[in-house]
Amino acid sequence: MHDTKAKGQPVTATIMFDLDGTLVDSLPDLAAATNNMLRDTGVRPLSMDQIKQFVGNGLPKLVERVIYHCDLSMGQHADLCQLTLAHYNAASSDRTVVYPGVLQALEHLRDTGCVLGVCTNKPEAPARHVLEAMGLAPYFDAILGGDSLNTRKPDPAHLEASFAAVTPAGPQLFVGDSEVDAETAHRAQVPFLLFTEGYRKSPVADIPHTASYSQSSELPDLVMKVLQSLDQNA
Ligand SMILES: O=C(O)COP(=O)(O)O
Ligand SMILES: [Mg+2]
Repeated sequence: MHDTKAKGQPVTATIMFDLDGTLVDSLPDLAAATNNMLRDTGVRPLSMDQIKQFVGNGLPKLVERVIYHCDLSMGQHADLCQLTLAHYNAASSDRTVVYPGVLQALEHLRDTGCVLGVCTNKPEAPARHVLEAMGLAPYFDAILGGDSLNTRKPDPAHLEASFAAVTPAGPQLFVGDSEVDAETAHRAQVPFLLFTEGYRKSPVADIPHTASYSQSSELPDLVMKVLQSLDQNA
């Protein structure tokens, strides 16, 4: 029998990416929006490290965590979400930077025929703005935000809908930086590649992952390795 897929030959994949803490370091702008909201509310600002602990489950959850932390009232939740989002929309890319090597990795993956998308808990409008401002938008065939559906990560439906929004090319992979991403991938039964330098809260060993990387320049090789091992186990 003739095997058309020679071993070691690069294969393509459909790869979804998380945004905050995976493609971009957006914490300074997220923290500024949060602290501007707190200033408007007459509350002292929080440290960037503290706010980092609140990121990962989308803006409404971030605001909820701030409310509990600062002893505010959940009755203000909707208003404070709106205020935080207004501040964030006014300056969502001022201090945000793309992690080193991301652009080249995306370029490389696209060149090998991979189809790429974004599945983020950040609201879709600022997610699109940040991706445009960073020059990353052209690499992605779909961008689903935390408010694109009536559910979000860790609900696997968010990731599944993101995959459904692109024309598939080979096996599915999910790349992210957090416990939320790992849980999403696990529940969607999609192999998970963990970027270890984002906003995770627990040790790498405690976060279920298929493979991990600390430099985005390693990502294309890692993707190929994971695809080859999937191929061998098939
Ligand atoms: O908005 C958040 O809380 C996190 O966004 P992310 O899903 O891109 O990490
Ligand atoms: Mg993230």
